[in-house]
Amino acid sequence: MENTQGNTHPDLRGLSLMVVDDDHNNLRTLGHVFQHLGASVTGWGSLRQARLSLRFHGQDAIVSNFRLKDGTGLDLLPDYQARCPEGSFYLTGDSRFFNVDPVDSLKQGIRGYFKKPVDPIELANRLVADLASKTPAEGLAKQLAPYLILQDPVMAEALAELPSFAVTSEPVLIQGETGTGKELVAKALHGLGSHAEGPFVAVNCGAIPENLLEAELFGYEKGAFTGANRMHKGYFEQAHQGTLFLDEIGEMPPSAQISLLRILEEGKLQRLGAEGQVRVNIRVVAATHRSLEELVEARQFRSDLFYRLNVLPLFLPPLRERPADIALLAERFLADSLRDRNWQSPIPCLSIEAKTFLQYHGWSGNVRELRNVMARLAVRLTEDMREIPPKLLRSVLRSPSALPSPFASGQEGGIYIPKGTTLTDAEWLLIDAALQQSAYNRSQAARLLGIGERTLRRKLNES
Ligand SMILES: Nc1ncnc2c1ncn2[C@@H]1O[C@H](COP(=O)(O)OP(=O)(O)OP(=O)(O)O)[C@@H](O)[C@H]1O
Repeated sequence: MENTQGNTHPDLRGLSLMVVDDDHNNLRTLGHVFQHLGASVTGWGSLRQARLSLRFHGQDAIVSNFRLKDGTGLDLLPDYQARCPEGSFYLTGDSRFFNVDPVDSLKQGIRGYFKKPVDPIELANRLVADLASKTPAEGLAKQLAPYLILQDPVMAEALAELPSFAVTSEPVLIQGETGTGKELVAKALHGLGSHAEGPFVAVNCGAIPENLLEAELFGYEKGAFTGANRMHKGYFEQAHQGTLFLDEIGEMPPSAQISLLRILEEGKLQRLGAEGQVRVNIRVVAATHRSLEELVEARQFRSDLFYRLNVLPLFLPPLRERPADIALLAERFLADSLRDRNWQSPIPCLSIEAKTFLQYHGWSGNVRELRNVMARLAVRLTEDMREIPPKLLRSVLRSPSALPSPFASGQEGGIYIPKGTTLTDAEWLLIDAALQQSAYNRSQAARLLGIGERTLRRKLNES
């Protein structure tokens, strides 16, 4: 990364980092510098918050102050090692805590100590040196940049085989929750493959009425049925020499499943009402947000078709499992929305607190939900704003949808509690959400939680 003087700064792109310090100024300074150098940064002021956050997101590295108001940075190490055995852990603090044998510390899992005041660039250089081999995402991200944005190693791992899948003509089955980017991945497979010069035809199998689906997919001859006044080429023929993207394949009715299987096996199709068959050369990419295995078990999807489609599988992780992508996507979507609104000033950046807040949200609608949130945020910004405070984000996540969104009332602004969360931790998530929602006003937070302020104070002191 080069600055305006042509000096090279350490490049932290692709890395997810957690900074833990109860001194807000230190937290902000380190967070800002690391963010500026391209890392995805989460910042926490207490051991408790850091521990809780680790339950949701792994991190490539943690930089924690030794002394924390509710313990020491070292208390975080066992949780971190359990969550991220490959991660790197650094301590900052007063030199008197560092009277330790470096070999012993390394054995314990501490990669380094930094005496305060910490030089953020020195620390960043150290991170680059230690974590250099952890950014394989970069090459893939560059290759896929014309199609989609990616930085998080979890997403990079999920898509690692995409380029090699693209150059074959076997079917690809993409599975992932709604809004995770399945259609973009299908376009990338098309664009990087041997059918790139041909058409990309996308069909949502769940959106076409069942009685029309076969006519739409396979086409029909003139007079095949009442109203068939002329010959019509179906989506398969339209995609000839290109890619046919069958979205929501799990919704395909059984009769169409049989025809699809035949086409995949023979490379030929028969229009409705036709005598002969037409040869088609297409690359089929199918996608589903439902588990096809479960549909097969429930006998709603043919197992022979499942095996024929599932030759090259790709699983897209939900957004909440790839935290390093969240802030990057958010800033890109915000910039796009502001440009659409003819924004003249520099694009405001997200504060470290705002990024942390985004990482904490459940994102049940995945990237689509994030894009909608950023579009809503863009409408509320004023040209004099340079940095987006978390308060504004919170109000956007909570507000009724200004744009059409399937996640308007129920899910947005909610919190994500993964399976296996203990009751105590779930209570903490609720308390934390209430504190954030009330801008850390304890009496307001207590009211939101339906408890007395004294009870809330007691619970906070127990942390
Ligand atoms: N990695 C990404 N980079 C940039 N934009 C993305 C990314 N992933 C998703 N999007 C955007 O999010 C929205 C949803 O993506 P897409 O339609 O590909 O998801 P999907 O998984 O196919 O959703 P569904 O299951 O609802 O069909 C689109 O606007 C898409 O451009």
